[in-house]
Amino acid sequence: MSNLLELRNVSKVYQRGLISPHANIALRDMSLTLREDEPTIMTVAGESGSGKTTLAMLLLGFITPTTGEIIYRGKNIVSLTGKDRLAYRREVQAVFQDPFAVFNPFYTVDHLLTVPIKRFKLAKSKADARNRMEEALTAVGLRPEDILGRFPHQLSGGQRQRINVARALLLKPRLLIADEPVSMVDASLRANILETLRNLQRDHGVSIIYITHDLTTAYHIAKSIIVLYRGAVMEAGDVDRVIKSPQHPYTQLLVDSIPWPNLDQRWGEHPIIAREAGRADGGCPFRSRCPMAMDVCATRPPLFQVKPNQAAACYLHAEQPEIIAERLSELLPA
Ligand SMILES: Nc1ncnc2c1ncn2[C@@H]1O[C@H](COP(=O)(O)OP(=O)(O)OP(=O)(O)O)[C@@H](O)[C@H]1O
Repeated sequence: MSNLLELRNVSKVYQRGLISPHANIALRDMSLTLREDEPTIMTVAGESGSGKTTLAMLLLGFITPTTGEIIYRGKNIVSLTGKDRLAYRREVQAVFQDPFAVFNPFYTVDHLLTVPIKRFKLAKSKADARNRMEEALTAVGLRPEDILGRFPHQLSGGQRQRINVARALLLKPRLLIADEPVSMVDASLRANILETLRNLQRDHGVSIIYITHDLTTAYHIAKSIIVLYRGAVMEAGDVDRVIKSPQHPYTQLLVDSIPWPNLDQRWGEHPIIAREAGRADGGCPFRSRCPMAMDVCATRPPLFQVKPNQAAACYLHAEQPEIIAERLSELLPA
């Protein structure tokens, strides 16, 4: 079975200045494999400075490994030329943290989407280009008629980030590097973006490397996880296994910092209702009233945090406390 991507003992060392002998090892001896026939979502998690962005830059070919090899569909990306290099640049796309940075304020969204179509000669005509843009926007849950023709300042952060995903999707990528794609998006919109990424994997066969410092969102969408600390892999494996029973002390520390519902907490006379929240079998207790009701809410447990001051908040929708309060008042007897 062929591999889509393989990292073989990849290390990246940054030199600190020309004269200084000090070197900064940003990534150490990292190996991973993504199979071509099994599109998946793999998380790379770690705190600030652990080497996540360095990994993204390496995968995108912006920087080269100091040692080791990055093999994309059987070829070392460092030595790709001609057609192979063009195919790699088209098939490996990225969505970055800042949904604002890639937009030029003087151009409409159409421009952002037209550039890759022209660069990679994707469309046969203007009408074909328009169809492709509309298709990509629809695939990420946006209505083309609401989006096309607008300037960046007329869009929300969540819309911009989904347009970034649509731009990547236009190129029919096989691999998407998503570097902290929800960390600058409002909590209330995180679920939308994560759901969009999951649809990309499920419906469009795109493998995703989801880079984050946030284990909760990692648990939310990924199948497997690699935990990085100071450039080295601390633990790797199935996301359920790693988060539910972390073996390495550093992973345990990261897991312990997740705001987990306190199951012993009581809401007045009533046990905390969020206890079973988000379980695949039971579903989220707020789901029927949630304006953002989506599959993601019903599949993973740690979405709810319950605070001692009787405010309960859904992690993903934490910026909508009033909705949550309303839902809670319905669910809990007075
Ligand atoms: N161009 C560079 N030159 C020298 N050192 C660098 C360079 N880029 C990153 N580093 C160092 O490499 C290490 C890893 O950095 P990297 O940006 O990959 O971490 P990160 O996990 O993405 O952090 P963050 O979450 O804060 O973005 C850090 O110690 C950083 O200071």
